[in-house]
Amino acid sequence: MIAVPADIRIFDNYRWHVAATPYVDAVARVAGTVPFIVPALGEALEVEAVLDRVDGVMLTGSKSNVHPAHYGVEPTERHGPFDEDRDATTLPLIRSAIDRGLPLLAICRGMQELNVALGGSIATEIQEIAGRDDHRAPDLPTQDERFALRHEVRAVPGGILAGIVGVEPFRVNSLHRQAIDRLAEGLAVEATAEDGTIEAVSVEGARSFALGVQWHPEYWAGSEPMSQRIFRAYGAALRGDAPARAVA
Ligand SMILES: N[C@@H](CCC(=O)NCCCC(=O)O)C(=O)O
Repeated sequence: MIAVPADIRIFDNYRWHVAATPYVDAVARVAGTVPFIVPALGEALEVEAVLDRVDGVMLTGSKSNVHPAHYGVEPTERHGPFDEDRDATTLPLIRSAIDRGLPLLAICRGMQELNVALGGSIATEIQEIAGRDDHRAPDLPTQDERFALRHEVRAVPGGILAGIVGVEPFRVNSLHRQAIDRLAEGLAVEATAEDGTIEAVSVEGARSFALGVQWHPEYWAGSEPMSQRIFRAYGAALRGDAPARAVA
């Protein structure tokens, strides 16, 4: 069973604790484990009680952003939208999961949370930074179009990710306005985009699988080989299996 921290969303005059279907499906159908959606209760959540009962953690993506106060920056319009309940839940959960050596897969916002939880910072509106490409979701009508593979990333030779997907460049989807700015101590870069954007990180010296990716392998995890490899490697770590190595 793995903990999947929820987002807070508001509709029908309620605040809901939610996780999107692609993440839940990829965990259940490809990683072969049981997703357990953890409510974004923040300080009211007994993080240790949750982690005592799960075998790993997966952090989903979200349109919301980590509040910049968590990395010492004054918030502006360009940093929102926020989900402070989610921040208050995931940041302590990440630190404790790493201390416990629980397998951790952090996707998009999840990778940014991993970086902030360990003391790093985030750059916002990266498409406005000289030399950076536009990594935002395309303004297209369907999810398949929005999550289409759009640019190449290359895994760092000898790294954890390279052991899963190999060292040849491969295409990923891209739906983010923010990215890692100051890399947290204790994180290693595992992949970059052609414009230098950090696209994957790992926790140095982690006792198990501890990988963050800026793209969305969950969305095509049922069909796209690199996405499948990531979720299968995560599932293997959750079961304590020997990690599958990338072919070539
Ligand atoms: N909000 C952050 C993280 C981006 C992210 O997690 N995107 C998830 C999918 C969003 C969508 O469906 O558009 C950022 O913008 O960097």
